[in-house]
Amino acid sequence: MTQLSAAQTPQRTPGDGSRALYGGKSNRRITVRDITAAKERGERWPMLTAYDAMTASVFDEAGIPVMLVGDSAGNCHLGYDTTVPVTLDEMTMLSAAVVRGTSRALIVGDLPFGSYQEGPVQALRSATRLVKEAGVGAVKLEGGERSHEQIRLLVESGIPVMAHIGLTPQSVNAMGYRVQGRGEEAAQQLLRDAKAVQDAGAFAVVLELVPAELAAEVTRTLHIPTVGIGAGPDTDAQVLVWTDMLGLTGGRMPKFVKQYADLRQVIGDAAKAYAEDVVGGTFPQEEHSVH
Ligand SMILES: Nc1nc(=O)c2c([nH]1)NC[C@@H]1CN(c3ccc(C(=O)N[C@@H](CCC(=O)O)C(=O)O)cc3)CN21
Ligand SMILES: CC(C)C(=O)C(=O)O
Ligand SMILES: [Mg+2]
Repeated sequence: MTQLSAAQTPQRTPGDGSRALYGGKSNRRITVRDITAAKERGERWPMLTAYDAMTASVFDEAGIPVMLVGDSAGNCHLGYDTTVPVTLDEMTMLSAAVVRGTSRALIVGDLPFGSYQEGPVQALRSATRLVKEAGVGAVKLEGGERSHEQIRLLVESGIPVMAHIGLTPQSVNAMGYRVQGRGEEAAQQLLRDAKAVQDAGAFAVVLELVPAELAAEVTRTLHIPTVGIGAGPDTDAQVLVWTDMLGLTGGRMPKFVKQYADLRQVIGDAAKAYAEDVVGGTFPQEEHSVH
């Protein structure tokens, strides 16, 4: 084997993990170029939604490398039934809070329904607000072939785009919350959508509620990373809605959710303990008082 001089010796990355998105040593903010490099290394990574600065700071300290300020804030933070009513003003305010609460994670802002469907120029105007007013590092929008012109203009303008295909919840009134890509024709459409967003310049693509085998095929076919939610184990990354993952949402959960804590119980019990202390006169005590 030819000897390389020290200057030519390639930095070994696989194995040492120093550049890993999760567990890596760097404290600077993660960029879309780091995401691209992770796919080249075959590295899997986690993404969570976040809607406020404090929760986001906890995830940031836990090392979550990518956070999505999802329009799921509509039903998980703002009290709407769906994501459809969420406005760009609301997404801008929530995205700014998440950016302020974090120092390492790449923050992706979701473009809400009605803020990009009119065409590429509207999409650019909306995405520009999230970049300039909130400080996000990338935006996400729904749709494959149907959104490729929007994706292309944003990318040409210097705004990294995460695409989102399969179940696209902003279209709930047209398609419901049903598995997408079942059957040969639907599978071919999903593959076309995946290639369309990659060709348009997206740096990653969310695959929502698609059969695991199809998500695996898309992941093998694309050179950009796939981010699965209800898309099986073989995507490059996974995303969950944080209030689902921590047991705060309440009600019936989609099958793809794994609950890692029961925050509804924890918070409810703490609220009751506080209420009983106040009613019973056991809070505040001397240590909580000033004189
Ligand atoms: N709390 C929350 N979690 C989410 O994952 C989420 C939101 N909200 N809001 C925006 C979208 C909507 N999403 C949804 C909503 C419902 C189902 C659902 O009911 N799925 C059924 C499967 C239906 C089928 O088999 O066709 C399930 O049991 O998983 C899935 C994704 C995902 N996103
Ligand atoms: C479920 C993810 C992908 C999303 O779009 C959201 O949280 O709004
Ligand atoms: Mg969304």
